[in-house]
Amino acid sequence: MSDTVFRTEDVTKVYQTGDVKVFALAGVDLELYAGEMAVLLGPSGSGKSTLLNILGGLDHATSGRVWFRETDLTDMSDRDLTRYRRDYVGFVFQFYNLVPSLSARENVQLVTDVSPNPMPAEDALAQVGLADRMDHFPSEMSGGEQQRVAIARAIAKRPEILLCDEPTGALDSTTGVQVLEVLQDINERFGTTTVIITHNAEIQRMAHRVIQFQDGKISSVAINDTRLAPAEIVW
Ligand SMILES: Nc1ncnc2c1ncn2[C@@H]1O[C@H](COP(=O)(O)OP(=O)(O)OP(=O)(O)O)[C@@H](O)[C@H]1O
Repeated sequence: MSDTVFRTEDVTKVYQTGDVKVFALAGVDLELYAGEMAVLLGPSGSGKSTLLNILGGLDHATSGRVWFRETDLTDMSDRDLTRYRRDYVGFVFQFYNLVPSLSARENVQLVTDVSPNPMPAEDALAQVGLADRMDHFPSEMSGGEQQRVAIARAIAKRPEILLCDEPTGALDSTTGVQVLEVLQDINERFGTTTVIITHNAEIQRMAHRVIQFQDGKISSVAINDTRLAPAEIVW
């Protein structure tokens, strides 16, 4: 039986701007399993980022329930959600959000300094192939290298979950593939449950499961019997 990491039950998220209500999520039931790599696909505005933010404890659902293992995140206080994020969740976003005045090593140390069980920043940077770039500043690095620093920062606390929102969205295909290789490597080496949002339909071919969104709901879930290596993905 699969080991369930996340379970959502009829999750909705409603944004109200003036009189206008937007149903960003309109009833999502989903399970995510330990160690899997899941890709979330769907049109712009279909609710992917909203769900990722709720799973990652950055936001609350409007209704429904969300569990991380046995822990009910649904009504957790902001303070407890902060602790949950710190202890269990790594985030990777499209734009790397590195501190420009800090070196790669120092950017990663921002996280390792406050985590309960971190790996050394140097080890995290070595994991993403940047052992020889640790003292470079973001402005001295390519987009792909900066994204790899962001991934090193995310994994340095040894998170159980890695949530990636358009991690290759700002990258050309060659650098994008390198970033995907790093994500796959981390997934395989550490067993980190990895969720990747993408607009690039090709990337679904490296996932264990592909979860398709439409109008705030999951329209399909597919299992890949065979997966492609990132280097085999062309876009
Ligand atoms: N803070 C907010 N206030 C109001 N509406 C919001 C807010 N955040 C998201 N929405 C709306 O919720 C819907 C779902 O947005 P979401 O970002 O989850 O979609 P998405 O599938 O991730 O889209 P994209 O692929 O473009 O990132 C959209 O209609 C969006 O405009």
